[in-house]
Amino acid sequence: MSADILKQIVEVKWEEIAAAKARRSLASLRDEAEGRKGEQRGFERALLAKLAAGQAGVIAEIKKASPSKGVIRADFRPAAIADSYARHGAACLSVLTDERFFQGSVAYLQEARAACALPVLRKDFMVDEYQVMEAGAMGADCILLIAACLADSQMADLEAAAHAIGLDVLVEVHDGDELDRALKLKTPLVGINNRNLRTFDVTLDTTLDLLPRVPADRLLVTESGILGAADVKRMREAQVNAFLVGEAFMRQPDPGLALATLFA
Ligand SMILES: O=C(O)c1ccccc1NCC(=O)[C@H](O)[C@H](O)COP(=O)(O)O
Repeated sequence: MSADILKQIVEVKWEEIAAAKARRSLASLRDEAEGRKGEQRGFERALLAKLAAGQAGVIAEIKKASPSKGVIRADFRPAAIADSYARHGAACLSVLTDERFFQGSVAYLQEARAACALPVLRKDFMVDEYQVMEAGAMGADCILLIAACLADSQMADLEAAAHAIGLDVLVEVHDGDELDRALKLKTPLVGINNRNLRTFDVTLDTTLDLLPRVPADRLLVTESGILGAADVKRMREAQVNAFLVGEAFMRQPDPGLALATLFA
């Protein structure tokens, strides 16, 4: 699967949003999300705390499958995985809620969050305010905005909607143009995805090449393709201390133990 997977995913998202809106109004969803304002666990704060302590800030991902890798973890128990991540030093969780392409679910996010005290990113492909309100209502602490899927005005509107209900925002980029656009947002959380979501090519050079262009007041998260100790060392030597890691943990019997070993 490739042939602009991002385009396919976004098309499916619009279909899902239309179906969800037919079941429940945006106004009703927004009421629920606003009612949860103040319950968030502080995603950015949790990352900053790790960095202030001189540790790596690890966003540990809970992902059953992906378009590039197929099924990654057949024995998939989100609560047990979340508990293990929390016990082994993760700063935050990232939980895939996309069903069609990642075999994720909203229930997985809720089970994972209930099993620990870590803040949780709703990892999905956000294109409409409705999904932001869903994220707030389901109990997420942060949303992901992927610059490659969004125009500047959409990113600004979705960020404002998230902040209005207490959610943090991680904006994700893959090249210099996307980074320039992301830096117009208010959020300090900037993810550089080492994976090209159109070709699935992964290189950590993406982070290192863009790094000099990230202002000091932003918290840079390197995403994807962190597989071994040499990758962590390379990033930390470049002063990149926040990581989003999925596959390297998901393929191990105990994902939390794998985290502790990778970041020892
Ligand atoms: O991973 C994919 O195949 C993929 C395809 C299309 C859009 C997004 C995709 N992945 C999302 C991610 O970037 C990763 O889940 C995340 O950064 C963790 O990466 P990894 O540590 O390499 O599992």
